[in-house]
Amino acid sequence: MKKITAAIVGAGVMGTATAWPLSDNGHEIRLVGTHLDRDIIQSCKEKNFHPRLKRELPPNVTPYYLEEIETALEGVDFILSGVNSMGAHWIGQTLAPYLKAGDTVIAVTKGLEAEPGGSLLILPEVLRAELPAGLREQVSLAAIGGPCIAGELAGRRQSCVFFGSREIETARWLADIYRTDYYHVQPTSEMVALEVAVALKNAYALGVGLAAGMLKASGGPDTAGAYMHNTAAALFAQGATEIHHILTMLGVDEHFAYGLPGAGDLFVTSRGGRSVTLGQLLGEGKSIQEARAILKGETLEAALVIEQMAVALPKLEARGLLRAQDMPLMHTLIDVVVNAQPLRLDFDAMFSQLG
Ligand SMILES: NC(=O)C1=CN([C@@H]2O[C@H](COP(=O)(O)OP(=O)(O)OC[C@H]3O[C@@H](n4cnc5c(N)ncnc54)[C@H](OP(=O)(O)O)[C@@H]3O)[C@@H](O)[C@H]2O)C=CC1
Ligand SMILES: O=C(CO)COP(=O)(O)O
Repeated sequence: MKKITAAIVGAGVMGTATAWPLSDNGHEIRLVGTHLDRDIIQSCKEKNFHPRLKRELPPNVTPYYLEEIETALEGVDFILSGVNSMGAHWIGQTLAPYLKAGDTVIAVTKGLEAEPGGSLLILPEVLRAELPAGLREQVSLAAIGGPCIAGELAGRRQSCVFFGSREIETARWLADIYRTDYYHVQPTSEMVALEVAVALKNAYALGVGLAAGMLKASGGPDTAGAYMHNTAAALFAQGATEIHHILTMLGVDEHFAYGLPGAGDLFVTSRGGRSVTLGQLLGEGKSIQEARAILKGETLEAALVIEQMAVALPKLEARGLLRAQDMPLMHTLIDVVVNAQPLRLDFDAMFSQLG
């Protein structure tokens, strides 16, 4: 395979983890920190060590501070955006001066934005909108989705993901560059289905986390060893079902709800992390304000996507595109996270018929 040069912009854990398969395939990687990543880049430059991944960088990775971005982007074959959803506009604004027709950007970011009328905008389109009008349709955008914890990818654990792009050739080209014997990449042109599913799973991972909090609040497993796995499973299944309803409404591949992007990504995110921790605190009975105070400093993408759904859902229901009875768990999440109401789960309202 031809050796390529990639720039990763955003040196958080997930963006940086994508350097491992690239490096193992012999490619050159330029890792550019955001303005928030100075400590990470300093450690990478001085010790070749990523402090949040707690690993030495693999071969062929050169770190750059943000002020060195012009040098870092010179002559690269593609750019990977490693920012989280807080940086979705920033990355478009930052890359805009350096992009030209024919360039390719792929993003790991998982999130959604609600437009004023309730339509859901995937983050690659948020990035596109930040580019000069004449360039918007001249740049190929792609996204990575599916169950892939950053530390496990860097640990070369078997991982299966989709690379989505409106232009399937772009997804195939990038998949060929990244694919290794542990990073299994399937290209798809279903970027909207992919991005909507992987963004919503953060919200529903918070929902699954409620069960662990409810268990803790009830005093933990009882003397006969009864946990709340039944409860967690019901919340998990309802989450996948609600993702299915939204994908069906959008007229995109609704099967993604039960495959890698929906159920698969929901499973791995429910195993631990920021979204599920927030859910546990709420399940224990803490208010959203108390939970946010405990998790101060963490980016809570689950809360961000629920906030966007709080804007979108009433409008989508008013337009007759979704039925309130199809989305009881999302309504509960909105009540608790956005409207700061006490948690009240109505299990009997769940599992309405599909369609
Ligand atoms: N963590 C994981 O295992 C996985 C994450 N993802 C997705 O990948 C994305 C990145 O995840 P992860 O690496 O964990 O995220 P991080 O929270 O580590 O953030 C990633 C990067 O975004 C930067 N960032 C945060 N806020 C802003 C802002 N306002 N403007 C510009 N840049 C900003 C971060 O800076 P700083 O470090 O200072 O916050 C960092 O460089 C997320 O959308 C996540 O959902 C996907 C699969 C797995
Ligand atoms: O997005 C993630 C996995 O896809 C990381 O999850 P948390 O934000 O819940 O830690």
